[in-house]
Amino acid sequence: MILTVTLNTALDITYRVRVLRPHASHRVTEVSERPGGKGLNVARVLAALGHEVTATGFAGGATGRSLKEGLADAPGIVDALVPVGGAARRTIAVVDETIGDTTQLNEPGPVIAPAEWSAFLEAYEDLVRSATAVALCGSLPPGVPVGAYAQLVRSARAAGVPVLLDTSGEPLRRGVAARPDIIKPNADELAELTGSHEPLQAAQDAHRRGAHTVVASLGAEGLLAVNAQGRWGAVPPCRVRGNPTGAGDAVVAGLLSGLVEHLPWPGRLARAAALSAATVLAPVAGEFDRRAYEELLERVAVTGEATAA
Ligand SMILES: O=P(O)(O)OC[C@@]1(O)O[C@H](CO)[C@@H](O)[C@@H]1O
Repeated sequence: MILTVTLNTALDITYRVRVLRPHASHRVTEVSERPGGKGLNVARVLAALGHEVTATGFAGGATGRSLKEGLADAPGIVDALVPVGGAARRTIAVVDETIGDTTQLNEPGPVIAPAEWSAFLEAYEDLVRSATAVALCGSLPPGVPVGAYAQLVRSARAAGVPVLLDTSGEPLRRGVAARPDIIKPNADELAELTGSHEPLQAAQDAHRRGAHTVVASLGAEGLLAVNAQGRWGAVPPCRVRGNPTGAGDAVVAGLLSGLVEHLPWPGRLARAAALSAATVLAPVAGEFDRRAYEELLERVAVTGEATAA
């Protein structure tokens, strides 16, 4: 099974409004609620692709119960969330229907006690042993040490399990130094990590800092991958408009599914780029438009080459 880790799980609430105006009051035209936090979105996409998935992380309080109920309704995902005293956060995505843009409001998450972090580490060590790959996704809730992802990367590597890290800031910087197999920063996260705003230069720098493969998600410019074997770009055939929440998580799911299926890098990137665009076309995070995915997959342009055997 593929293991996804979401330390800061969230009940994702999506509001649709006709037009979003700062300082104004709004009538919401549609509301949806889903289990969220990046790793849970990755889990849903992987399960929809037919992979066995186990989802771990923290879940507490009434919001934690809601997101566990939501997970129980999602076929193909084993719930291995660790109970905690504090309530899981809510994250709000407000979709402006007129310009097709989304504004995101993310709560910080519950405070995790040292004993809860230790209980998680014990559960994680067990789960990693039966995983084919691990995804470590999203922000850290208060109380979790800033070096948490570095520790989780080291454990996965010690168990011989490939590990992908998708986070930002200091947890990313420390996690990269622990040498994960893949990182998937967006342009801002990559610039913050390396100090460079030039994506190729920044990806090469992140690779030198310890990430075996860097896959940068560059919005409409698609994906850029750099590793010791080569460099590739993958661009969808057209710009898609919709709800981009979870588009990066679909990239992670595409990369991991390609990894466990031993697809070569160009195939993995094409899948990841097509899934990401198909996620923007679906109204809520963690879901994708399957027909659009299949059509886009045929038309993603992958460029680049292997530079070494
Ligand atoms: O605060 P984080 O953990 O960085 O991001 C959380 C989040 O915004 O990311 C997902 C979309 O990628 C949403 O489902 C979720 O609520």
